[in-house]
Amino acid sequence: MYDVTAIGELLIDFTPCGLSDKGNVCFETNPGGAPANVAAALARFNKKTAFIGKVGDDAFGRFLAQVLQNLQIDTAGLVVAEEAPTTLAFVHLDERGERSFSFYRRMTADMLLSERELNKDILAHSRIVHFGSVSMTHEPAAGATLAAVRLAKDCGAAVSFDPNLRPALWERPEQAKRMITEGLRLADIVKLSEEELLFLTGTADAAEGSAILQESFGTPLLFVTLGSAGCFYRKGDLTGSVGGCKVTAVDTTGAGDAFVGAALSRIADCGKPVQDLEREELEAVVRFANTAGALAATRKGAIDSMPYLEEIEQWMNKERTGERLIREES
Ligand SMILES: Nc1ncnc2c1ncn2[C@@H]1O[C@H](COP(=O)(O)OP(=O)(O)OP(=O)(O)O)[C@@H](O)[C@H]1O
Repeated sequence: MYDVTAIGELLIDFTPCGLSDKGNVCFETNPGGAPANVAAALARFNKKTAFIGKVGDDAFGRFLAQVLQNLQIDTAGLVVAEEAPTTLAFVHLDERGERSFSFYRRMTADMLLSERELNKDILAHSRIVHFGSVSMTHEPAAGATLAAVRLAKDCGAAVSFDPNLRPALWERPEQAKRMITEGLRLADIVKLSEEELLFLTGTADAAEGSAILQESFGTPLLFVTLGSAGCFYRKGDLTGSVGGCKVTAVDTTGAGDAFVGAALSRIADCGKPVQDLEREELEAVVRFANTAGALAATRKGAIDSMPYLEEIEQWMNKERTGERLIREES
C-alpha cells in the first residue's frame, strides 16, 4: 500500500543566475513540478510514495526519473512519451524570493498522459492521492488525471487537491476554472493560496472564502496558506489559524508544495478519515506543515528545497525551547 500517490507535472525549472565571462545568460536547472515536489517532500518524510506522470524520451526525462528514484519514489506509473519532449519552465525570482513562471509553449509530455497509460495497480493501492490542475488545462492529461483520481477514490483513497492556479490561469483561464471546479468536487483535502481563494470566491478573507467553498463543494478539510503569516484551516465549523515561522526567504518556489507534502504526511500518520480529525490533530498538522513550507522558502530550487523530517523536528524543538535555529546556507 502507498501512503500517497501524486499525479501530474514533473519538469525542469530554468532560473537565470547571471552572465558568463562571455556575456551569455547562465541558468540554474532544478527538477520540479508541483505534484512532483509534493511527492519529494513525502519521500523525505519517509512515506511510501508513488508518482504518476509523463516525461519525454530525452535527457531531461531520464534525469527526472532518476531524481524520483533516488528519493525512493515508485516510478512504475511514470510514462515515457515518444511524441513530445519533457516540460521546461522558466522561473524569474524577484529580490524578495517571490517567483513568476513562463513555460515552453509547445505540447509537452505531461500534457499527453492518457487514460490507458494509467498505472491502475498503484491507484488502487493508495491511501491518499494528490493532484493539481496545471496539466488539467490540456487534453488528454485532464481526462486522464480525473480518471486516475476517480479510480483511486472508488478504491477508498482520500483525495488531496491544490489548484496551482497561477500558471494554469495564464494559459487558459476558462478551462482552468472548469477543471478546478471539477477538482474541488472530488477533493477531501484542499490547499489554496489567498490569491486562489479570491479568484474562486471573490474574497481573499480566509474565513469567509473557505466557508463559501465548503458550502459549494462540501470539502471536508480546507487549508488557506498565507505565506509568511502561516495558514488558516477549516473543517466544517472547526476553524483556526497557525502563525508562520520566522525565516529569511530566499526562494518561495515549492513552499506551498512542501506545506502540502508535510500536511499529508501528518494526516496519514493520524490513520483516520479527515472528517474525524480533532482540533489538536489539525493544529499539529498545520504547525508541522508551516515549518516545512518555511524551510523550503529558505533555499533555492523546487524538489531539492523540500526539507527532511529531521530538519523540521529540529526546528520545532528549538522553537519549543525558545531558541532560534541558525541554518547554515548550503
Ligand atoms: N516567507 C515565508 N516565511 C515563513 N513561512 C513561509 C514563507 N513563505 C511560505 N511559508 C510557509 O509555507 C506555506 C505555503 O506558502 P505560500 O502561502 O506561499 O503557498 P503558495 O502560494 O501555495 O506556495 P507556492 O508559491 O509554492 O505555490 C505557508 O503557509 C507558510 O507556512
